[in-house]
Amino acid sequence: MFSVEVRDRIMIAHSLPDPFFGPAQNLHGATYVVDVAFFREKLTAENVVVDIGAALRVLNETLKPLGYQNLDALPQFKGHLTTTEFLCKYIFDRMAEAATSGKFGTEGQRLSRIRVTLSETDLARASYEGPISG
Ligand SMILES: Nc1nc2c(c(=O)[nH]1)N=C([C@H](O)[C@H](O)COP(=O)(O)OP(=O)(O)OP(=O)(O)O)CN2
Repeated sequence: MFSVEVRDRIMIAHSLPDPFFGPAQNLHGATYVVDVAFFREKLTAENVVVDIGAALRVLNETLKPLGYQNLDALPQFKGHLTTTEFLCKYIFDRMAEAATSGKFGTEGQRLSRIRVTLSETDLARASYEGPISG
């Protein structure tokens, strides 16, 4: 299996209003490093998994509406605990939709899998990985 991975960053504020999260129930900030890996069984005719420029652009466009926002105030997150794991799946769904709708070119529609990893520090990260149904 081949893979290409691209990276971006996002700065947000949020709270996790459940006693499970202790002090993180309060509003606090996080700067996530976001890694997105694209997987493919066979390379394209150009011998790539996905165009790296397109991958960086789509990731940046996906993160932009969240950057410098208080996630607690965004309607799409109302009633959700915006944990690192939850945000991985949120970003995965948008990257998968971008792949199937051709934002990485027609070859992007034949990607096998995508994995989204959010690192909240150098010590802790979460990820979500799933198939791309093209
Ligand atoms: N599985 C997850 N656990 C935690 C998440 C998460 O997204 N997924 N998030 C947080 C907080 O938002 C924050 O990132 C860390 O808060 P903190 O209170 O420092 O949490 P710790 O578990 O590292 O430390 P404590 O000893 O519990 O205070 C927390 N957990």
